[in-house]
Amino acid sequence: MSAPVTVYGPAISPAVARVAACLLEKDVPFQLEPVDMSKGEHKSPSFLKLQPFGQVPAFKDHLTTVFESRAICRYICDQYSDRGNRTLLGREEDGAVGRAAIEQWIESEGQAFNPPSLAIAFQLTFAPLMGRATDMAVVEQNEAKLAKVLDVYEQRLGDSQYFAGDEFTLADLVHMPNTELLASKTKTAGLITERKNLSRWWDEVSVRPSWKKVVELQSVPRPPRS
Ligand SMILES: N[C@@H](CCC(=O)N[C@@H](CS)C(=O)NCC(=O)O)C(=O)O
Repeated sequence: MSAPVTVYGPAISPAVARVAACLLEKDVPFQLEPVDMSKGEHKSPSFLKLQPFGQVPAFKDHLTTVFESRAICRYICDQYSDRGNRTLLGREEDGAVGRAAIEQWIESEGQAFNPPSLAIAFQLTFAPLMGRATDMAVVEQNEAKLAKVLDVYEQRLGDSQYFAGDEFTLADLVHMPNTELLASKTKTAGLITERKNLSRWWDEVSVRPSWKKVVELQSVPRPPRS
C-alpha cells in the first residue's frame, strides 16, 4: 500500500471506532491521528477541510479524503476489496439483492438505532468525561425509544444469525460501537442481555479479533502531543 491510511479522531468516539473496526476487518493498516476535541481542534479551518461539519472521524488515503463514518466504511470495502474480509458488503454473486439485504440494516442503524443509543451514551459515558452532569430524563426517554428498535432487532436476530443473513457484514459492524457503550454500563446492559437473540449476537460479534483490538485502542490513553 503506497501511503498510510489516516483516521482523524479519538478511538473512544463511536464513529471513529466504527471506521477503525472496518479497517481492522479489512486488514488495512492505518494510523489514528489525534484530534484534541477539548481544544476545539475539530472546528479548526484545517480540520474543516477534511470534515466540513467539524466532527470526527475524517479519513484520508493515498487517493482521497472521506467523511461520515458509514460512508467511510463503504469506501474502505469498495477501495480495498481485495484485502481482509471480502464479504462485508456481500458476495458478488448475490448482486443487488444481497447488497440491499445489508444496506437496509446499515440504514436502520443510522436512522433508528444510532439517535437514541448515542443520546444515552452521551449522557452516561461522555458527559461525565466532560465534567457535565448526566440528565437521567434524557436517558429514560431515549431508552423507551431504543427499546422499540431493539424489539425489531430481537425478532430479526431470531430469524437469522446476523443482521443480513448467515454472514457477518457491515450491517453488524456499524452497530457495534454504540452496542459496546450500552453493554458496558450497568444501567443499560439489560437492554441487550434481556433480549436473548440480541444477546447471542453480541456475544458472537464482540469477540471478533477486530473488535477486541478496537476496545484495546479505546482503553489506551493517547500521549499528549508535544
Ligand atoms: N454522522 C457522523 C457523526 C460523527 C459524530 O457525531 N462525531 C462526534 C463524536 S462521536 C463529534 O465529532 N462530535 C463533536 C461535534 O459534533 O461538534 C459520522 O458518523 O461520522
